[in-house]
Amino acid sequence: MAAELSPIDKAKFAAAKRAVDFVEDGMKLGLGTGSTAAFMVRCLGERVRSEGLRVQGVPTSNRTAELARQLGIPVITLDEAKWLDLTIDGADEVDPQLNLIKGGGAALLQEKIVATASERMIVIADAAKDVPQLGAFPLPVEVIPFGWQTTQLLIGQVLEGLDVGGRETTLRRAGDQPLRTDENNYILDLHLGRIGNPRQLALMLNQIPGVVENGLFIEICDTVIFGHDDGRVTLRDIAGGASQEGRVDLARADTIFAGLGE
Ligand SMILES: O=C(CO)[C@H](O)[C@H](O)COP(=O)(O)O
Repeated sequence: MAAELSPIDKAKFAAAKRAVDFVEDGMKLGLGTGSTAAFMVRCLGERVRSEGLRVQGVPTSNRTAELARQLGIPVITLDEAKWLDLTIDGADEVDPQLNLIKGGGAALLQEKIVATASERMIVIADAAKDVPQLGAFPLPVEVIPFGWQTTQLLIGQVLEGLDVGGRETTLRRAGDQPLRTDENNYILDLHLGRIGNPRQLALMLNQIPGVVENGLFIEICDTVIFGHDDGRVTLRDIAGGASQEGRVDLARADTIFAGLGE
């Protein structure tokens, strides 16, 4: 018998399952990266297999591409698709304006390109990622390896003039080596604590030579779906109005998805 999903995985699954209801036949989809997005890709694979749903997916990482292919979801490149109907992706933090911190899984560059090329972005997350202000989660910034320590100093200088809670930056590692992104770059994590003005910070970071992209997604997300461990989901739309509540049946989740999160 399959082991039961942990409460956090149930919450991620609930959000992922609900998001896949928005997928329609013939859509070109952006497929996000991370453990919540992996649940979404599995739920999508289920619909492709059981309903014969025809979709094409543009993965935001090599990991997601591999998973999608394993599940029989047709994979195309963004250059082939050019424009997408919908991207579904996870996030590390979501603020009340639906601005995001992303990049905990080091895929922020492709994730931002894909989400920006989409008619609609739906973010899926467990409810703990719903925050009043961004910044407790370290902000990932993708940088070119050449001269990265100079880039780090320049980032520190930019932060001095801004409304943030802290200024420490660390190079992300994989074992004893710097972590390499799918584009072969490095990630600097900015431990800010609090980001007073996310839009200003995002713009200023991207002006620094050596910075490729930052993990602040400003006005890119249209809808967020927060999952809870009892199967409840809360939908919030950028268009405003009250949040909608719903419920996802977790009964099959334990059987099909136990142990399959990233
Ligand atoms: O931005 C991301 C990867 O770059 C992920 O979407 C984000 O880190 C959330 O991951 P998880 O669903 O595993 O919590």
